[in-house]
Amino acid sequence: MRNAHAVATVRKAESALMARLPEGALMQRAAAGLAAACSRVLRRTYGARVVLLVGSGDNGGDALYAGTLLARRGASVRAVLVGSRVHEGGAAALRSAGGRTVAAPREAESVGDSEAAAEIAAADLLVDGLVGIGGSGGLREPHSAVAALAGAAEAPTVAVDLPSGIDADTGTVDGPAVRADVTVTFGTHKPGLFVDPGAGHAGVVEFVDIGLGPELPGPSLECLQAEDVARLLPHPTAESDKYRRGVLGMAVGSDRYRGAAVLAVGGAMRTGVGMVRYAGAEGVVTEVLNRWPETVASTLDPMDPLGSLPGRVAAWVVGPGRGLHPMAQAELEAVLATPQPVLADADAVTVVSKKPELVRERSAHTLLTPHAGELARLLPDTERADVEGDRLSSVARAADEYGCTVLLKGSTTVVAEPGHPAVANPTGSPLLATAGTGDVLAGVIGAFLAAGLAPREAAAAGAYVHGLAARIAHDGAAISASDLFDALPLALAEIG
Ligand SMILES: NC(=O)C1=CN([C@@H]2O[C@H](COP(=O)(O)OP(=O)(O)OC[C@H]3O[C@@H](n4cnc5c(N)ncnc54)[C@H](O)[C@@H]3O)[C@@H](O)[C@H]2O)[C@@H](O)CC1
Ligand SMILES: [K+]
Repeated sequence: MRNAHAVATVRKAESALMARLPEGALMQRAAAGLAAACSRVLRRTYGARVVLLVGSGDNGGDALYAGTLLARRGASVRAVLVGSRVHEGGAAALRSAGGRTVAAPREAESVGDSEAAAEIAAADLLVDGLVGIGGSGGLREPHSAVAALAGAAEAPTVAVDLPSGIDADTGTVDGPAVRADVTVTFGTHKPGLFVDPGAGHAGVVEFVDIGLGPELPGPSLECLQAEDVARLLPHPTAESDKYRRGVLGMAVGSDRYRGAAVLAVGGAMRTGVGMVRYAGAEGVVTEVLNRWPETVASTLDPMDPLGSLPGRVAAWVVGPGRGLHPMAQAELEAVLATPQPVLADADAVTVVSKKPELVRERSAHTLLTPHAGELARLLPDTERADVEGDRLSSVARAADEYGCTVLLKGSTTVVAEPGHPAVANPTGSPLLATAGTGDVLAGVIGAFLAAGLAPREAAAAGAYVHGLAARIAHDGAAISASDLFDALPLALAEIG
């Protein structure tokens, strides 16, 4: 598990720890870890040209002390000083180790022709110490111009604590920001490193332990790793039968959207569900049985559709491709009236946004799985762009407002549940931004719910497995939703 804490929490823990340690000890620990990571990226430190981008705070101080260590190992180190002040101790240490400092012009328009620009262009490695957790808002000038030069340079970039220009708490990026190949983060991860667009700027995230652990409370965000998912996955035993592995009720797809039913049922089947009890219109039942003959399918009686919904299920998946007509709404209400956990996706989310009490007043578990547009509909005065800009706060707000578990799909899938840390999924990929992949995800998570996983864990594990399956299915060419079927068992096997 990778844990992340909000900046205010990090600050508090750091001051508690600093009070017990000699002055500067934490910065030295951070700099040692940072220098080691830089050496790994460089492979050969001796003779390498390392350019530090140094802002006026302690983030720049970390870069300067790490640069000092690299200079002592034979690197040629230049520090580009950006801003009105510099960490004096760090600058002095660098100079005494043979490094040089170069002031960046104060005016953004002069940055391009400056000595600093020439150094950045000729570097073998850039170290981004412009701003860390002390940053607020988008990068100001001339930091922004320097970040743009770094982006245009060929050298790999190692970011100090977090890439400058991303919001540490939310991952929001407002204007130009550094794109790092490696981010070396200290003490704990910062939430913005796990959530897009920030996560997309961080590259490979390396953690340096500076001894903060004992001072930290529980995390505000978790990022599951393969071993965490392995612990969550249901493992069939000798005593397992189809009932113990879980029976999933599925009210998905319609005459108009038959594929949604085939995809969602397939997602559940290939995740190892014990049994799917499917209910739908006659034409869809035929399609589902053609593709997945192991489904126990029943045709809804047009005279009494609610009466013909299957009973004896451990969990429900409702909504994908089901439509918004009054019968689909009545069906959703009937399913939500059962005591089983319910995953409401797609059209079912739209119905819930019009009738929030359906979920708010429910005592059994509900999991909503909106994309950004659907989440915007769930929240008052919220546009899709607001959700995309701050995925973490948006999903947490929806979970609180509806008193249920919410999984926000998209560039970083995030799961929120009241009273628990949010979970960010690390396996997401643009490969999944195609029609029908959400239907498969509903089936995958439904299989986990039916096997008895709690909604937060089922959602997080489902997102992880689904993302991994997309990566496995991708062999250089584009993939479509049905390519996930064969990749799901491979992803499950890889996780173990
Ligand atoms: N506090 C601690 O115990 C430790 C802190 N460490 C480092 O210290 C960093 C935090 O240092 P600081 O609190 O000095 O803050 P930072 O160095 O992150 O940033 C503060 C400086 O950036 C400027 N700034 C803020 N927003 C800006 C923007 N949008 N555009 C341009 N300039 C902006 C401020 O005017 C200020 O000069 C951490 O990220 C980490 O790298 C590490 O050395 C480990 C120990
Ligand atoms: K930084």
